[in-house]
Formats: sequence, C-alpha cells, structure tokens
Amino acid sequence: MSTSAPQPSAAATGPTPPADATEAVVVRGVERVFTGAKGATVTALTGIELTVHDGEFVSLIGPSGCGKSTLLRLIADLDEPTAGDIRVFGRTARQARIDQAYGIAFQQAGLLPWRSVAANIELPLQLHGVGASARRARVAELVELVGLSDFAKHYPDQLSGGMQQRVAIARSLAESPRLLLMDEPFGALDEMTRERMQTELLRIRAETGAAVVFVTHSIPEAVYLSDRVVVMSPRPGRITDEIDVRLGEAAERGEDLREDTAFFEGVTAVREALHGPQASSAGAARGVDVR
Ligand SMILES: Nc1ncnc2c1ncn2[C@@H]1O[C@H](COP(=O)(O)OP(=O)(O)OP(=O)(O)O)[C@@H](O)[C@H]1O
Repeated sequence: MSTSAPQPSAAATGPTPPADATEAVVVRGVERVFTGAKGATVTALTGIELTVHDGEFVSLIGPSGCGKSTLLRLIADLDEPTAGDIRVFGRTARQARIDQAYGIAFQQAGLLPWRSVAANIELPLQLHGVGASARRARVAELVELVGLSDFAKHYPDQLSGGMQQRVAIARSLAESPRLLLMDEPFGALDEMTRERMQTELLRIRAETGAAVVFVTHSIPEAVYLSDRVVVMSPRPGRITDEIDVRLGEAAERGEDLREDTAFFEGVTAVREALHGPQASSAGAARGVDVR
C-alpha cells in the first residue's frame, strides 16, 4: 500500500500544475450548514480536513447522520460547502464535475429501465459525444471487466441486485475516471452478494488504479476494502480518527483475508475509534454495522 502522493515529474514541461494537482481530493476547512424552512440551522459538517491520494482507497464511516453523504456530495459538486475549499486533482469541485474527473455510484443502481445493460453503460459516453464505434469498444471492455459480457443486451429488470450494481459500477468507469465516489453502493445487497461485490471492486480498482472515496456503515467492509478508514463523529460531523489499514495490495486481497488476524485487528481498531476501547456490539453507535 502506498499513501504517499506521486511527485510531479521533474521533466514535466509546460505551465506549473495547480497546487495539490497530484492529490485526488483535497478538502480544507469545509463546513456545511443547512438552513430549514423556518430558519433553523443544522451543522452537518465542520472543520473537515481530508486528503485522498491518487490511487488511494479511503472509506468514510460514522454513525447515521454524521455527514458522510454530505461530504461525498460536496466532493462531487452536487452540493456546495458553506465554508472551506475542495479540490479534485487540483481543480475546483465544479471544474472537476464539468471535466468528468470522477465516476459516481450510489446505493440504488439508478439504471434507466428502458435501456439495455450496454446502453446504460454507454450513456455517459453518448452524452459527451463519443462516436458510436468507440462507444461500442469501450462498452465491450467494461461488461467484461464487471463480468456481464453475456448480459449486455439484457434490461435492468432481468438482472439481480448485484448484477445491477455491477452495471452501475461499469457506467461509473465508462470515462476511465481516476476517482470513484461511492455512497453505500452495496448497502441494498444480501451479505453473500455484498462480499462478492467487495472482492470484485478490489479487482476492478487494482486494474484501473482509480482512487476511491467510499461511504459505508459496515466496519468489516471498510477494513476489507480500504487503504485508510476515516472515522467521523455524530453531528456536527467531524473527522475524529484515521486508521491506516495494512492488508496488502488490493489485487492480493482474497476471500481468505476475511479470516486473517490483520483483518480482525483492523476491525477492532476501527471499532475502538468509533466507540472507544470498551466497544462491544451492544454499545455500538447507531447506524454502524459491526458484523
Ligand atoms: N438537504 C438537506 N437539508 C437539511 N438537512 C440536511 C440535508 N442533507 C442532509 N441534512 C442533514 O445533515 C446531516 C448529515 O446528513 P448525511 O445524509 O450526510 O449523513 P450520513 O452520515 O450520510 O447519514 P446516513 O449514514 O444515515 O446515510 C443530517 O442531520 C441530515 O439531516
């Protein structure tokens, strides 16, 4: 695992890249206050400082309502911070969205039911004017990557939940983003499918080298997938701890890792960061799954 950012090449020519251009995400002093209809305010996030290195897998975990989704939405420019600054590969969040610098996958696969698997995956490419033959070639690569080559012509309602989620992941990868933003993408799946999808995601990530920011309620999921687990406190959401998980390269994390001592140590470390050293499943914070 490497958490150090690649350095800009000394031989690079042209204009100096913006500061932090080699980091996937840099969040500085971010706050998000929501104002309700009657003027009541909710401070969802305060004082958020987070750097996600290029190629790094970072999970956000914390009790329900601590602001995990809000933080992901701010990075994706689906919402704006009330204070602070967010950069994605050195660009503002707005510019990164315009440039399609990242792919997004949410808990609900969000597929268009009237489009086939292939047509759902190619949608971002179509919207950005990629020609038909290049689209076909890319879709063929992607359906193979997520193991759905035999289902390219099927429609979403002909697929299981896990297969639909794989289509959504393929779609988020369509434009070869160096960053994936994922909000509980496996939250609606049964446990067996979820574990298979986690292994699949590690494989895809190893193949693409993309950085990932991954929101989850599950401690084992966070530990199994991540290079680093970022722990957040209840509202107002702050980052209270960061745990480096050292389970080896993504490509080498097989199913047997779930029985490994290092995995259990990681789970214990995250659990204690969330609930304190006396943590037990009985005392678990609301909304965090310790299974
Ligand atoms: N559009 C909004 N308007 C008002 N309040 C909001 C809005 N979006 C989020 N909030 C509030 O901000 C806080 C953080 O919400 P958020 O959805 O980010 O939490 P979360 O950690 O992702 O929760 P969960 O784990 O339950 O999905 C919550 O108190 C929520 O009610």
